[in-house]
Amino acid sequence: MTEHFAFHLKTTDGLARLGEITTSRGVIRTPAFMPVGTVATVKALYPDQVRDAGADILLGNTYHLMLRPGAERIARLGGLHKFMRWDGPILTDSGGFQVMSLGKIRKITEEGVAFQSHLDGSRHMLSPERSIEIQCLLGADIQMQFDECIELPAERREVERAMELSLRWAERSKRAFEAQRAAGGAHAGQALFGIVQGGTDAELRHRSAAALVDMDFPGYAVGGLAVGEGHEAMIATLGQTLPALPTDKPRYLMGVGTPLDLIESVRLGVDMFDCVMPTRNGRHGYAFTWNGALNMRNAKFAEDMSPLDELSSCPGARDYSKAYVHHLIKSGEFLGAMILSWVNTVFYQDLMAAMRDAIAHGRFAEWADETKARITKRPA
Ligand SMILES: CCCSCc1cc(N)cc2c(=O)[nH]c(N)nc12
Repeated sequence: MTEHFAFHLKTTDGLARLGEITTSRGVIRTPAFMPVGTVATVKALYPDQVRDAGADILLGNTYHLMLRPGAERIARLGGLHKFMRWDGPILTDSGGFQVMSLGKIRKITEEGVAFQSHLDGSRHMLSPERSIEIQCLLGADIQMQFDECIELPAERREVERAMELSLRWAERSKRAFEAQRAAGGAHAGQALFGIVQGGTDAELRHRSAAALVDMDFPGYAVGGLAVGEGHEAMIATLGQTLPALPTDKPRYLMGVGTPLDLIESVRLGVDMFDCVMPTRNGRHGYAFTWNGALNMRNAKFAEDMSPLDELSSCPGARDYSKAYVHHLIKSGEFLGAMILSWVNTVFYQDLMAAMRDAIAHGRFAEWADETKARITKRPA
């Protein structure tokens, strides 16, 4: 693994950015959407389908993989890439967010978070040091600092406390990552990102961003959003936070979002996204198409033999009828979830490819307005 981690900003169109992230396992074209592979699989999809959809990078989860099959076991078996047969870059989240949303009987201290597994009640501890150790055992190309993300709305003093704790944990995460590098547990092709917190409070966001920039990370995530604040507040907070981050480093908006969220966030200067929406909504019967989102449970599709989306680059969207997918979803058949997860994953990758092309040709604003009108219209 010789290639050093690097970000190249190729061009801009307003605040929208076209770039490339180089890792030791390949290049990530930005703006990029990263399919979520929580427990070493992008649910209901083969790795080749994820790659063919256009994804350059996918996500893994420290919380889930430490509980099952175990980080040390994955390391013994050759690392996460070999284990799940994905040879491109992998980004792993640090686990704190998932502990707070899934773990049971949690206790947060300066040291970290003690919790019980949602699977079997076993007791565990995550700290910045243990989180980095796990992410290195998995072999993640881009790792996230250990942080505390709280749900919104929340009292300002609570948001401030979590933001300040996350900054202390950022320092510890960085020291742990550097120690891993020195000990051979990580290499120059891997990177650790800081995570900006601060809720929807501009002053807290600026304090968090400035302190992280002083620590000099190779990339910065905007965390603490898509946690109940709503689209408008998220976009407003992004508009206040992104200018505080360096332009020569990638910006990753965590856990976002709908197609509309992606378009408006790229317009403001976000480079990377992840969200379970394409696959989770697919499993629940929703299809993202170039003519708006379709709820395939709707009886109006029962005898509609037209393709799911004839404008899609996904064979599944062109080959299978709405009537057939409606039947599969109503019947709870695996194939329904498989087809819609595939269709939606391709839609999100095609949306990002269209954004990259629009930025490259200096027509992002026009493209965004046209596309928003198309994909958010209520289908007949
Ligand atoms: C695989 C899932 C990755 S993104 C999870 C996530 C999602 C959202 N919305 C916020 C945060 C956050 O503030 N911190 C961290 N570590 N993760 C977050």
